[in-house]
Amino acid sequence: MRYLTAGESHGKQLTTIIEGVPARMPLLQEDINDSLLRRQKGHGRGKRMQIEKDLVDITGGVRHGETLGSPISLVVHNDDFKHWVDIMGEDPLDPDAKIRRVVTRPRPGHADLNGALKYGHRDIRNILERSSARETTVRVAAGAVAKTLLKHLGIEVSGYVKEIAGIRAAEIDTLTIEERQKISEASPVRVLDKDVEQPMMDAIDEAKKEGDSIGGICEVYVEGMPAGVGSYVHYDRKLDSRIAGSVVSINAFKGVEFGIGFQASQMNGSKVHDEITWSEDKGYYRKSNRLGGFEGGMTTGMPIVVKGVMKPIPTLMKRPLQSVDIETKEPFKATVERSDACAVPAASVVMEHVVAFELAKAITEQFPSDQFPQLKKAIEEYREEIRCF
Ligand SMILES: Cc1cc2nc3c(=O)[nH]c(=O)nc-3n(C[C@H](O)[C@H](O)[C@H](O)COP(=O)(O)O)c2cc1C
Ligand SMILES: C=C(O[C@@H]1CC(C(=O)O)=C[C@@H](OP(=O)(O)O)[C@H]1O)C(=O)O
Repeated sequence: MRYLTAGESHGKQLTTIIEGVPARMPLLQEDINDSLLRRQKGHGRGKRMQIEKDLVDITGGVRHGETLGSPISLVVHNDDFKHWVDIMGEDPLDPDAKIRRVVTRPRPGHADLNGALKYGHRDIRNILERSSARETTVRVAAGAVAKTLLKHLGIEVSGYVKEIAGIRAAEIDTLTIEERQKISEASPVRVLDKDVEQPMMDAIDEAKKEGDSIGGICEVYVEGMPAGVGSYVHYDRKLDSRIAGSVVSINAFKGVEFGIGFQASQMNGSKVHDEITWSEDKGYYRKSNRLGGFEGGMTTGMPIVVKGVMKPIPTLMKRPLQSVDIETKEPFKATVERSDACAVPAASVVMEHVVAFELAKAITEQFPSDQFPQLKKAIEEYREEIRCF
């Protein structure tokens, strides 16, 4: 499976084309819309999220609620486009609809300056429109298709918040995946620990009041992946590395950890590794899961636990960072009209979906996947085979 996306933040629409989804898999619009609406919610977002109501239009690859095996194309319209028609141009090929308000001031922390230098655009709008995290809308749509595939195979994925502005949620290892999904859904900051919910919201409100921004840590937890998915034989087939790459590809994400992650550097090997056990009903399993579900680039069959760190939003409402105008070379301090103060809760939904995509991709590479019923049967047989191995 693979996907591409197209579209600008304030353009007409965002599109994704997903290839490699098995034929004859049930897929409903609601499955995708639920994910899109979840991504829009969460304390700390700015005015743009009040304008948009993200709903998917399935424009190819699905008939009568089932995938065809052909590419699936998904479209999400930008409701904000109507306010930007003049600037974006109704028709991208119309020469009269050219740039009306040229952006010459690159914002620190964004793709603006590096993108302008690379592509030679003297109107930075040509960079910022595409580099905006608005694009994560259709990445979530693609991930929702992947999540549907995983769900039908008994694999569940849940994303939530672990930390905001240094306020850390307690480790709650005993929660089931259904509980994780339910609690994070009900929480305005998508955290599983009720005790830190209000302090997190207060920290976001405080940052917003100050015209500043804050970051945090998201976690994705996956149950039901059989052992041995991925491979150790080549760097680009290691599934943990693919997941790490997909997490850091989310706008503003700067690091990844599996299981105890960076803490492992301070611990002895005897306290880090997960010993192997076997039982008739479970097959091989571990009593601990400190390494977060991966050994040698492959799943261990234990839950996958991966964290991603998001830096604070770079556009600051009242504390503009200094930069240089590319036309005049004069320094300036940027002023802005709107921005999110904290998008960590929303980003946890994005992370859940990009991880789901990598898992579905690895599964469809490893097992026969032209037809969904075939894939399902192959996974069931493989689970039985490894249990008795
Ligand atoms: C869901 C989400 C919402 C975001 N909202 C904003 C925003 O409102 N303002 C902003 O300056 N950056 C926002 N960002 C972050 C920028 O898109 C990101 O920092 C920028 O594209 C540069 O990429 P980099 O930080 O990965 O280098 C958001 C990121 C995510 C994931
Ligand atoms: C639109 C979304 O996020 C946007 C991501 C973003 C950025 O610079 O990344 C900047 C803001 O957009 P705008 O400049 O239109 O206010 C966010 O609202 C979204 O998540 O759907």
